[in-house]
Amino acid sequence: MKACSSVVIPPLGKFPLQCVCAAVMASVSEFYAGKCVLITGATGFMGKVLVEKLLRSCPEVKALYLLIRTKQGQSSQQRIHTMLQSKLFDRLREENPDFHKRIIPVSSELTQPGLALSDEDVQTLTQSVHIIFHCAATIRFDEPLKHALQLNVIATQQLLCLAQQMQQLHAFIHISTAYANCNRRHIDEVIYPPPVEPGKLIHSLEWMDDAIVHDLTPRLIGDWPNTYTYTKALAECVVQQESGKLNIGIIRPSIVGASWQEPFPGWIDNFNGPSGVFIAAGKGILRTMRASNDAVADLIPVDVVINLTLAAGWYTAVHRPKSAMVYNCTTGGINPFHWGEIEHHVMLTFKRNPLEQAFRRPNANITSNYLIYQYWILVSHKFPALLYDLFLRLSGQKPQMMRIFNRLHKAIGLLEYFSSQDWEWNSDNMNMLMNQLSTEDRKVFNFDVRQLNWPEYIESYCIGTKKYVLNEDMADIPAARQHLRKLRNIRYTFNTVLLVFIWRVFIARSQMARNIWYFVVSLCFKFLSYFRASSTLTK
Ligand SMILES: CCCCCCCCCCCCCCCCCCCC(=O)SCCNC(=O)CCNC(=O)[C@H](O)C(C)(C)COP(=O)(O)OP(=O)(O)OC[C@H]1O[C@@H](n2cnc3c(N)ncnc32)[C@H](O)[C@@H]1OP(=O)(O)O
Ligand SMILES: NC(=O)C1=CN([C@@H]2O[C@H](COP(=O)(O)OP(=O)(O)OC[C@H]3O[C@@H](n4cnc5c(N)ncnc54)[C@H](OP(=O)(O)O)[C@@H]3O)[C@@H](O)[C@H]2O)C=CC1
Repeated sequence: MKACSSVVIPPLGKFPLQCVCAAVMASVSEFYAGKCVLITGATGFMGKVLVEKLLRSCPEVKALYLLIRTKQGQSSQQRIHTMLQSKLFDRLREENPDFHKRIIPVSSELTQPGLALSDEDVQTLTQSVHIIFHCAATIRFDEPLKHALQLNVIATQQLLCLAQQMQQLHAFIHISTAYANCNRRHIDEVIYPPPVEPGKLIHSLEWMDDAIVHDLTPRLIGDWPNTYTYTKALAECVVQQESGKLNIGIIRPSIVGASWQEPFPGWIDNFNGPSGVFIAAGKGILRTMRASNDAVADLIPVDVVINLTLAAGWYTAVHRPKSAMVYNCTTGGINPFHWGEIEHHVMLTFKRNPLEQAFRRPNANITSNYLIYQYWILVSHKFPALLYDLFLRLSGQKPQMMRIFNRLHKAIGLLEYFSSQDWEWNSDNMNMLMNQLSTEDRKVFNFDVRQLNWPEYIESYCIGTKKYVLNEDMADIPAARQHLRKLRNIRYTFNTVLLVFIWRVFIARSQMARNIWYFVVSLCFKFLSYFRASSTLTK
């Protein structure tokens, strides 16, 4: 395989047969040896895990070109430097302290013409890149359509254009989402016809101002719940249209969660998808959410997605399928787990391992009933928020709880589409790929979700949010438990005071309530005097 990458490789589709055979024999990590890999979205959640795994499990990889934009005054070099300091890279740093030498940051703003690459960078990339992993995207559900289109579709188109010029390219792997076709109930591993011809939409939106696009968005996206899934569907179509002679693989992960095993269990670094929900529930802020207990929670650990992605890179380059191969990377059809079960295990974990400075004791329930949901929103979210804000006002502080709840309601409102329904994904290509791997590769690049123990995974996911998202120390758990006990006592006191108050108001206004009250009190007295008399007699 090394010989393959050291010779000048002819244009795509024209590999000498012996080279392909050598590649067929190679293991996944051998395949990546000597290869130059281009990655977009490397600073994102999945991109980071991809960079880490590639460098750790394929130590002979030649170079990783990471397309990174400048952000908040930091250059791409500075951003990479900061990223590599993070805990995610601890294991790699220990195993191979020089790993950073293989990383080459390339300044690139994907929404700009030509991806804002310098001529020099274009030349380097077109001459040296062997494999592309395109992870960058906007994953916000509320992204204005024009921006989502710009990044998720037009940037993909531009990257494909660049890929066409690459002289040594073996594979182009595009990261899509299992929900790109969420307007369907059963989703096969095929690229479905787009809701609209992407080129036409791009041209139409070009002349419209943002206000018109905003007004038209619901009509345009139709059955899709948001601009994210809609533009990801269009991106798949663009990948197919622009693939030319490229060898293409499309990975469609479902809801990507914390790592299962690698580089260590429970690694997660953001509030997206379920993570924010788990944290809000653990902090005692979120008490209810619209979700179906019996719907399959199609979570997939990030390390599983990345292992499959790397294996797909190998397979695509080696077998060069004639048309783009789609891999639905999901768990529901193989090892299903439901939102009701997730709720149970999340609550159990946060009761045993509480988060610090919780607002209330964690106690959240999911419901699919709209009226019950609205009732709990009022009683368990809005009412305590109002009370707390009143307390803040009275103590001279700025009220903030209602604002937090409004944001939370917006976020869970955007998620409920996904937590209230079931989808069925065919995952034959995932199984096929697993069968293509050697026994050793199946261990190193494990994506066999049949082995996933859900209760253990959810526990380590929740603990991961505590350790890596909130940066809380596990040693401080006793103090967090003490805080929960304090909250419980506050609640008991509050409930007692409230009950007495309500009762006082009630008996002040109703004769019947007063009669009941006197009857109960006299009954208590009678019982007490009987008890006293009988105890004196026995003496
Ligand atoms: C009841 C308990 C038991 C639980 C059982 C039931 C759980 C049900 C969970 C259902 C989850 C379903 C998830 C389905 C998702 C499937 C979609 C397909 C998968 C994909 O392909 S892509 C990944 C999905 N994408 C997302 O998840 C992005 C969604 N997020 C957004 O669109 C926006 O963030 C949102 C929600 C519109 C909010 O926007 P905004 O108000 O502008 O806030 P910011 O995002 O800018 O964040 C500002 C700031 O706040 C932090 N933040 C964000 N969310 C939270 C949170 N929940 N709690 C606390 N803090 C949060 C964020 O990190 C920012 O901080 P900075 O420091 O960076 O400013
Ligand atoms: N997370 C999930 O649950 C799922 C994700 N996916 C897909 O996986 C891929 C990665 O998702 P994830 O890692 O979660 O997303 P993140 O939001 O964590 O990362 C997005 C990445 O894209 C980069 N990016 C965004 N805009 C630009 C730009 N204009 N120019 C250059 N780079 C840019 C970001 O860079 P920067 O740091 O500069 O912002 C970041 O590196 C996406 O394609 C997504 O659709 C699919 C299914 C589920």
